[in-house]
Amino acid sequence: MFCLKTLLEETEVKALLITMWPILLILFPTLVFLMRNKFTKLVKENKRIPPGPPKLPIIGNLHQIGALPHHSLWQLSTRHGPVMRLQLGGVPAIVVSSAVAATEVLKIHDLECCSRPPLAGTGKLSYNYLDVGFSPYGEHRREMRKICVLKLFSLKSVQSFRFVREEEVRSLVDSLRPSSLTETPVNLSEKMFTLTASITFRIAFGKNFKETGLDNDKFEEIIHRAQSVLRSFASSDFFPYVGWIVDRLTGLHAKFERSFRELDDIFERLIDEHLNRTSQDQEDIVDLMLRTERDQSEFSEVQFTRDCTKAILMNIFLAGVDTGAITITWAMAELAKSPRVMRKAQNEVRSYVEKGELVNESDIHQLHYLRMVIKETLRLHPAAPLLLPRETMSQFKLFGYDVYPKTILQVNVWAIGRDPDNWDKPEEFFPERFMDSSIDYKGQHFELLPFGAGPRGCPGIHMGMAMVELTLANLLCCFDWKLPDGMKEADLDMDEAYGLTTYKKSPLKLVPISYQ
Ligand code: HEM
Repeated sequence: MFCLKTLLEETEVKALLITMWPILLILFPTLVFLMRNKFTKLVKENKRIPPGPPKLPIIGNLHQIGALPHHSLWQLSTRHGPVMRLQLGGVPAIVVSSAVAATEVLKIHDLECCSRPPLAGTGKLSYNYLDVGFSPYGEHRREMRKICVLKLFSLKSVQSFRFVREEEVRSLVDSLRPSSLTETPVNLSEKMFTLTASITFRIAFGKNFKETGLDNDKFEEIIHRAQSVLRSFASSDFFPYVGWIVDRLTGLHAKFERSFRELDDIFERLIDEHLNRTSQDQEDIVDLMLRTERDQSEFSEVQFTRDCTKAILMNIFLAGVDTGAITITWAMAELAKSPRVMRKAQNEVRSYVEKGELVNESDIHQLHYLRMVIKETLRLHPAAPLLLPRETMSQFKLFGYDVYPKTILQVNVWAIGRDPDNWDKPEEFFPERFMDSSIDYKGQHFELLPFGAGPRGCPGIHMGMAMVELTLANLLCCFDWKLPDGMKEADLDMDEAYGLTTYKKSPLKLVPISYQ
């Protein structure tokens, strides 16, 4: 998912700096003058602005946000506090890094904080904000969200696709068997992406992506290019008026266009197939949305158009595939590092399932320890460590400070999940901490927010968790897992890489040993 300074590839940075620099030279004196005036005005008006690091003219604090933004923002917040002000080029931002401050913005002031900033990349891929995830607050977003929550991702809809998840997990297990016979390592990061992509494809389009002529690598490339668009730092986002020139010169604009075309072509082709087919087994998400397009009766002011359908499909692919795969991969990495926890979770799963059988979804509710393992994974490795950026809509007080409309708001849930004020020995992977605790990840407990909270919290939570729980349970039930080539637990690196989501930098490779 997106972060505030989004990461430029190295060549983009160089090109940006070369093209930006004459523009900066011209703008520099004007901006210094404007910013000084604005600051003096605020002081004169006796406004309390949140503390934050000193900023440079024009770029503000952009240079202080490193390759892992949640880490650099956490470092800065240890010096400036849980409510911290930053200046991102021409755009003000607030970063929240404690559970109490998160409660203020996601619960008490949720209505003031639930818009999204208009950004070039998200605007392009969302058919000009016709989706749920990136659309600003308003009637359109409300209607789109209603469709997602009540129809597409409701518990009933999630349950109706149970057979898809069970079939895909079964073929994952089958695909691991040859490696378990020869005891060769498998790339679990890659396997998990294929699995969650296949499940999502079938739920959305009624068929596996291989049946559509797309191969795994090609699809992964398209998804990752689109994610890089959503995380790209467009100059027009932070430097109004002139930034678009820079985006054209650096080729970013062309990259946005290409990614948009790639996704749009897939959506067009599969929607056409749906329109032309004569029979169907089970209604998939595209069928449901095409029906909604035809029957507009439930909308008063909003039109549900073909572009709305495609924009929501974009959300499903870019928010739904990687997040699940990443969570399962981090869980397996933590378990491989902690054989005691792995053994305990395996014993639990195997005690409920006959040897040789697979775990099915009706078994999951009994697996209390497995669910604690997942909570602990989400605490340490939230897939979106800064959630999605929000934009404030009106002025309000936060911890006594004044926050103004059109300020970008980021909640550092990664830092909150490791805050020693909330968690004992926060860096330790210790699922038992949830044993006698009511803390859950559904957005009611602000010390654990992997899905966000409030009106912009993740509507795909049931769909995501159903994939994660079933897959993990079966990986633990059907196989024992060894580190490759005599590697020790301590050698397993847990370095992160930041994309739209935070994934394990080096792919996780483990050796499956058949239990059955
Ligand atoms: C383990 C899996 C998942 C995780 C960890 C996750 C996490 C998140 C997070 C952190 C947000 C931002 C919330 C905020 O800003 O407060 C979000 C938003 C969203 N997620 Fe998920 N997600 C997951 C699975 C899914 C799935 C499977 C789908 C759909 C198929 C989905 C669809 C969405 C959408 C549409 C939004 C935007 C909501 C809005 O702005 O109103 N997510 N998700």
